[in-house]
Amino acid sequence: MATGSGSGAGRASVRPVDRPRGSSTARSKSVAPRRPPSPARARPAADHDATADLCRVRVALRIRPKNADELAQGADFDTCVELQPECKKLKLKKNNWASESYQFDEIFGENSSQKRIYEVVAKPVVESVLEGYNGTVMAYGQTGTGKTYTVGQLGKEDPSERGIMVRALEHILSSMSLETDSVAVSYLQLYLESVQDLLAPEKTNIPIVEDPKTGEVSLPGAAIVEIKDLEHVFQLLQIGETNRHAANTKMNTESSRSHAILIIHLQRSLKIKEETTVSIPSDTEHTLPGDLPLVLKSKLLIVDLAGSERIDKSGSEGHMIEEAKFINLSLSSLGKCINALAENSSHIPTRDSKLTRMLRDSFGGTARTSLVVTIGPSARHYSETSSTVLFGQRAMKVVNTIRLKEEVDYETLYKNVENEVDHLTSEMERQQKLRHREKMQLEKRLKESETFLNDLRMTSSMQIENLEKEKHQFEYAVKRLMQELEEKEGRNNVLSEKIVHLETSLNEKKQQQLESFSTTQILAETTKTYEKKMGELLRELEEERSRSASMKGHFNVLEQQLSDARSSAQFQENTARELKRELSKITQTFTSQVHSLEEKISQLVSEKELIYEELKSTQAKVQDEASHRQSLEAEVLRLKRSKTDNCAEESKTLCGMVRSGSGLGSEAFMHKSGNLKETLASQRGTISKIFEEVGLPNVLALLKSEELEVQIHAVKVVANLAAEDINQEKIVEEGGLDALLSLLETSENTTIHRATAGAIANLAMNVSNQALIMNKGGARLLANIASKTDDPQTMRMVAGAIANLCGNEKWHAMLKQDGGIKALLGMFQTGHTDVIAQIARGLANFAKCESRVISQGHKKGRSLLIEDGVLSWIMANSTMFPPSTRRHIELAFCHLAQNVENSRDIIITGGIKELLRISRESSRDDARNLAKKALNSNPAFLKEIQ
Ligand SMILES: Nc1ncnc2c1ncn2[C@@H]1O[C@H](COP(=O)(O)OP(=O)(O)OP(=O)(O)O)[C@@H](O)[C@H]1O
Repeated sequence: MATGSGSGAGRASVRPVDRPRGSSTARSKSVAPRRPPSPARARPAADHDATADLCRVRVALRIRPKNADELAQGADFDTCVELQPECKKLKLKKNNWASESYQFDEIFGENSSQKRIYEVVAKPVVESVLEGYNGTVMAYGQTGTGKTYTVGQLGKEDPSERGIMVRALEHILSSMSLETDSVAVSYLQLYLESVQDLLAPEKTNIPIVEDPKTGEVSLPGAAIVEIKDLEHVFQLLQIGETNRHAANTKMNTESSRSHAILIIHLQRSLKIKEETTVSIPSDTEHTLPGDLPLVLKSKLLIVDLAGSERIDKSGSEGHMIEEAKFINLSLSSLGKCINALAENSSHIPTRDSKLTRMLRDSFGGTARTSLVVTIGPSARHYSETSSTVLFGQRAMKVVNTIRLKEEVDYETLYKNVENEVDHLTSEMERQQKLRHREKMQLEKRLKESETFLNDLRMTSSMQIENLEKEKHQFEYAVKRLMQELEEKEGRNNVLSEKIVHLETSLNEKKQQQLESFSTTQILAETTKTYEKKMGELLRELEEERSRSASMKGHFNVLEQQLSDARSSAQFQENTARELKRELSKITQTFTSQVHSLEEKISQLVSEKELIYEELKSTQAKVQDEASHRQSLEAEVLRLKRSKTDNCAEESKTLCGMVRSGSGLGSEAFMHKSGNLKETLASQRGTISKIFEEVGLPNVLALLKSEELEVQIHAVKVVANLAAEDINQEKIVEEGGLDALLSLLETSENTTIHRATAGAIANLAMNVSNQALIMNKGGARLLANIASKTDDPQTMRMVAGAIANLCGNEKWHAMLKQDGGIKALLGMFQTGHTDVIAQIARGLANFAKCESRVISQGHKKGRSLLIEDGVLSWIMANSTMFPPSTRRHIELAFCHLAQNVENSRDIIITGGIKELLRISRESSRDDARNLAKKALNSNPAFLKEIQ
């Protein structure tokens, strides 16, 4: 119920339908609803009455059929109403001579069906609500005249009985899609000026809230239940009905003592196609592109007012009087508001009651309102009937300004915008990545261009510089040629002068000839001479001229070349390339010279180191010899004292032998020093003599002596004897080898180990002895000693012995099997140079022999050394070898590389690199050649190098 200036009937036909003002979410008229407009809206604008109908409160009158009491009165029943439905008029008879006619929008007789009531009274409002307008359908009338019947009849069993509430909801449910739209209801009653929730009866005194801007009324405390289907509608209305407070009155046992208000909330989705300007809650207008989700929000109030009756007539008493007072108060308040609106009053007293506050929008507001006034036929209630009719008449004068209420569906909009933002963000990130990649590429290209430009600049400046130089050279040459030319020309001039002078002289002579005949002859000769000279000079002149011409030609050629050189970048480039090639050749030559010098230097250095090593070794041996001699002397002295006569005799001999053979050692097989060799040769000579005198069997017998000292000295003597080929045979024949091997196996003494191993090493130099040593398990015994001892000298002897055995391919397999190779490699741990030298020698021997038999086709397969890990050992330690040892290792490795069956292992262990190094850097020609041979002939190596 609008509070501002009211609307009179006179204005009803001209009052325009306003657009919404100040609505936070309202939108422009360009909104196109999805549904076609209803027939009412489609009426032509020129039809003013029709337009007015759209806005004016429509009022219909319904008369209730006679009830049981009235029917019971029969002929006595007196009516005060006469209907003229065809002209929509009601004649209200005060008495037999006074009556008044009232025009209504529709008149319904007692036989009017519920369906027709709905279609005429409520349906237009419901359709309007479906289009987004608010609407009100209300029943007003005296108690018992059929308000509840008209509005709230459920008619669950008999559909024809259904009232406006059920039919409206039925209509709404069939007109909208619950997938996109929603319908919800609140069901309230106003009882004793308190708003109560009929769906949640515990909620009472629900406040009525009015939007100060729009004037819209809401009850936020009320339950709003979303409707699913018609069954649900029945359930809810039934609940509401049960909860509705009803009190019996005398007049009507089922009289409603409260105003019932059903609020149907509708929300319908709309889409607009064009760009739309909307106002968002901040009151700022925004232009949103594309389809904007909109919702139509509307509500329909269906009001079943409590009966209007006079207290005295209703017979109310006590509490019921209170009820009646409140009912009358609210209804009279409604009447006052409607009066005020009808009379266009400046003040509409909507605040006088809660009913008028709740219906504020229904009368004089923005809702489309339809009122049905109900009357009874009885003349007894003339006064109430008249009052009801007048109420309806006044209500007909009230004009509402209906408003379409559309809102932006912020929930959907938010989701859409969020999706759009997501999409745009990912697109932006994609674009940024793309830009970044492009930028990187551009920067790279820019860098390349700059580098290219710089190179070009440098090349150009160099070319210009060269050109300048050449130009200067050409200019200088030209200058010189010009100078020469000038000089020649100068000389030509001199010659010309001379010719002139000679001609003059000739003429003079001719004159003189005339004068002196006697001199004619002379002159003739002189002339001839001069002519000859002149001819020569002329020739010379010609030659000079032609040279000068050729110089000029040459000059021209040079000038041409200069200009060609200036103009032809290609020429310069070619020249530059030529020069570069020349330079590269020179550099290569120089590099190879340097390389060869370096090689020579390295060779010299390694030779120097070799000599140094040998010197050191010799010095050590000399020292050893000295100490051996001392110990032998001590032994002899001791033997003298302790041995039997026979033994004493032998000891004497030995003592003499030792004395005369001072410096005996066990390493004769490896001496190289000249002096030492001489010493040893003299010692051996002495020993041979002693042999003859003492006899080898006696010496060998001492090897089995129980006395350790004796054993030690005896084994040392045998070791020295074994250094001589001639003795070796005898030693073996006399069982010396067996004795030595037995000592090796049984003795725990380090000195004995060392001397015995030395003796075996000496014996192992002989091929036939090698067979004996191997067959008697010598390799296994040597390997055993190697694993037990940590004495470098013992290891040196053992390694030397094994190295000698490595030199015979026949025993390779057994040597490996008996652990000889493993023992050899194991002794590397000692780190002692002499031991490592023996290991390297042994490996070189082994590999060399193996390579030879393989190349001869006597053997096939992978090297036995590889199985024991020699390749890995070489690769791991190659840089640690001293030069003298390295050459042996290089040879061993190169021999292994000759066998194609070893290729794979060599490649896997990184041997190609080592081969390349040896082929370039080795100090030995044979190693270098072997390395090159392997690299060039083995396809697997060639492939690896590529
Ligand atoms: N048009 C009609 N046809 C048949 N019966 C009717 C009609 N109108 C009313 N009645 C009956 O009249 C009685 C009173 O009706 P109803 O209760 O609807 O009146 P009311 O105006 O709502 O009364 P109250 O104001 O006291 O609630 C009910 O029994 C109802 O069925």
